[in-house]
This record gives sequence, structure tokens and C-alpha cells, in this order.
Amino acid sequence: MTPGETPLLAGERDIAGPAKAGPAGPRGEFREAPEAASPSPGQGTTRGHVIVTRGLTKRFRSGQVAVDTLDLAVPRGSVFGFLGPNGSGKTTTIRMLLGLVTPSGGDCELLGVPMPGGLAEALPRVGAVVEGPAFYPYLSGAANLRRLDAADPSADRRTARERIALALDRVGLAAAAGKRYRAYSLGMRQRLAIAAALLGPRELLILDEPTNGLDPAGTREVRALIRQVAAAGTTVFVSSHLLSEVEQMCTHVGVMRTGRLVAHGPIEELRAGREPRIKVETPDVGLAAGVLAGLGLADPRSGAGEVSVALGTAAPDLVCAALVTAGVAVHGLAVLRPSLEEVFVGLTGEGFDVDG
Ligand SMILES: Nc1ncnc2c1ncn2[C@@H]1O[C@H](COP(=O)(O)OP(=O)(O)OP(=O)(O)O)[C@@H](O)[C@H]1O
Repeated sequence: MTPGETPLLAGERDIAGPAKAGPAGPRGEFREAPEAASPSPGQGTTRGHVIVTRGLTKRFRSGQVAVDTLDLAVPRGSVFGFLGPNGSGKTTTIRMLLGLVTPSGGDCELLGVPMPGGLAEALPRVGAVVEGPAFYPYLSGAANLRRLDAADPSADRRTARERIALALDRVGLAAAAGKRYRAYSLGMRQRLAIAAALLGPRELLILDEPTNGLDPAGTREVRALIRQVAAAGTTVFVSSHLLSEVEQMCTHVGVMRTGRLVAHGPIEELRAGREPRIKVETPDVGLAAGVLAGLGLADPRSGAGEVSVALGTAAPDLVCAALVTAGVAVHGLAVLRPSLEEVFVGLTGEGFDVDG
């Protein structure tokens, strides 16, 4: 959210879609940007990407470059985590995608349609929880959705009732549909915002920091909902400043830092790109190190009462057996896989605030 901007509802990040706006690879290899060449606008649909940007840039009048030559490609069917610390340009990017902010340079394409020219075609197929109208505290969840739906010129009046019921059901609020909004928990409020974004069939759901300000229970609710929405076939593009959150729910990730994309690709490939290590806890560090070296395991690191090496393709049980056979007192043995954070640090050369 832009500094100085006030949420329409206290304590909450509002709302909803269909993505409103004024003029508003499949599993490729994980790599560092900018070498990760995105498909050109116009290639998005053929390559199965729902969002494609090329050189997308936003320089505000103040001179601030919020987004700097962004090349992004979001595969259809993914849950794409748009990760970066506060102020790294995530919201500005989303606003440009939805036609809420005019880019200063570059191109973007939403669902295969060049923006902003194709807004009218693309936006009804996109749900977004970025900004928008407030929910009314004294109206029920269902009544709030009826108001939003009635205000959407692209929505079909004849199907409103069933679409609203379906949306409430999808977010698990069917039983609380008649309850006043002000009685909703923060998690329920955010789920209602997502329901508002799902009032029609959407190919893409864009969520800007959907768990911001939520308690752990609300966060879990929203995460579970995102997984469900994705499992039902909607691509989800979700921004977050929390690495652990992205790691838990996303299939792909793009990492922003000061307006630039510093890495992007499938999370699994990112993890797989790092070699596991095996750590032995033992009072016989020297002896253990010798055995591990004898097995051809490289990159030894010794500490007090422990030694670790790169595991490579060796089987941990055989390593353990070799240690024991050689007389090493094995007090503990663990295969360590680097956390995503460690991988990012390796890729970007620095870490960032993962806990918010
Ligand atoms: N309207 C604006 N005018 C001037 N600068 C802006 C404007 N909107 C955003 N910025 C600046 O652009 C940079 C990127 O902001 P943006 O909101 O896109 O980041 P973000 O990653 O979404 O962070 P947050 O989660 O805190 O919103 C920040 O330095 C911000 O202060």
C-alpha cells in the first residue's frame, strides 16, 4: 500500500474484484533475473502465461522509480508468489497490471491481452483483492456481495443469486452469509473480500498481501483458501513480504528488490538447485571427517562436536553405516536441505526481512 494511503476499513486491507480499473513457463528453469527472459507480449497465451511484462517501469512524479524494467512471466495454473520487502514495488506492479496506474515504460499483457488497451476484455476474467469499495459493517456478508455485484456492469443480474451463494460457499462463509460484516473475524473479512473477487468465473486471481494484519488463524484460513482456489483451476498471483508464506503456498516465485526482479522460477527447482548436506554429531570429529572424505564427500565444515559435508548422491544410511563401522560414535545424523531463504541469499547475495 502506498504510504499515506488509508485503508477504507480500519485494520483491514480491502477489497475486491472483478478487477476494477480505470484505463487501468510452464515449469521453466529457476534463474536469476534479468537473464530470465520473459516471453514477449503477444507470446503469453501461446506460452501459457497469464501475466507477461517486458521492461515494465513506473517512475512517479517525485522521481521515485517504484518498478524498474520488470520482465515477469506468470505460468497459467501456478500459485505465483510475488515476494519482496515493503516498498519493493509489488503493489505498484499489480496496479499497473490492473490498469490502475499508467506505466512509464514497457509493456504488459494480462491473459494474453495487451494492457491497457485490452482492459475491457481481460478484467472480467480477473478477480483482484487490491483496493476497492469498503464493505458496510452493518450489512451481512451476502448483502455486501449483492451491492458489489449490482455495481459491476459486467455481471449478469439473472445469475447474481447463485453466483453470490457459490462465492460465499467457496470461501467457507455460506453459514455466516447472513451475519453482519462487523461481526466477522479478520480472516472472515479477508475471505469475504476474496469471495467478492470470485463472483464470476475467474481465470486469474490477484491478491495483494492478503494475509497482512491477520492473526495466525486468519492467515491459515486465507492460505487454505488460496490453495483451494488454485486447485479449482484459477491461477493465483499473490504478493507477500513473507518468505515462509510464499514457501508454504506457492508453486512459483518472483523476488522483488527495490523495484527490480532479482530472481524468479518454480519453487521446487529453486530448492532442487541446492545440494543437501549431511551433518554428523560426534565427539570424534577428526575421525568422522576422515571417513567422510574417504567416501568422496566434499566441502567439509567442522565445528564443536559436529562435522558436515555435501551429500551429493550418497545414501545417508550408507554414510551412517560407514561411520559406525569405522568406530565413530554417531550421536546424531541429519540431512540438511537449505531453506528457501538460504537459496535466495545465495541467488541475490543478500537476505531480507522474512518475518515482516
Ligand atoms: N503514488 C506514489 N507516489 C510516489 N511514490 C510512490 C507512490 N506509490 C508508491 N510509491 C513508492 O514506490 C515504492 C514502491 O511502493 P509499492 O507500494 O509498490 O511497494 P510494495 O512492495 O507494494 O510495498 P508495500 O507492501 O509496503 O505496499 C515505494 O518506495 C513507495 O514509497
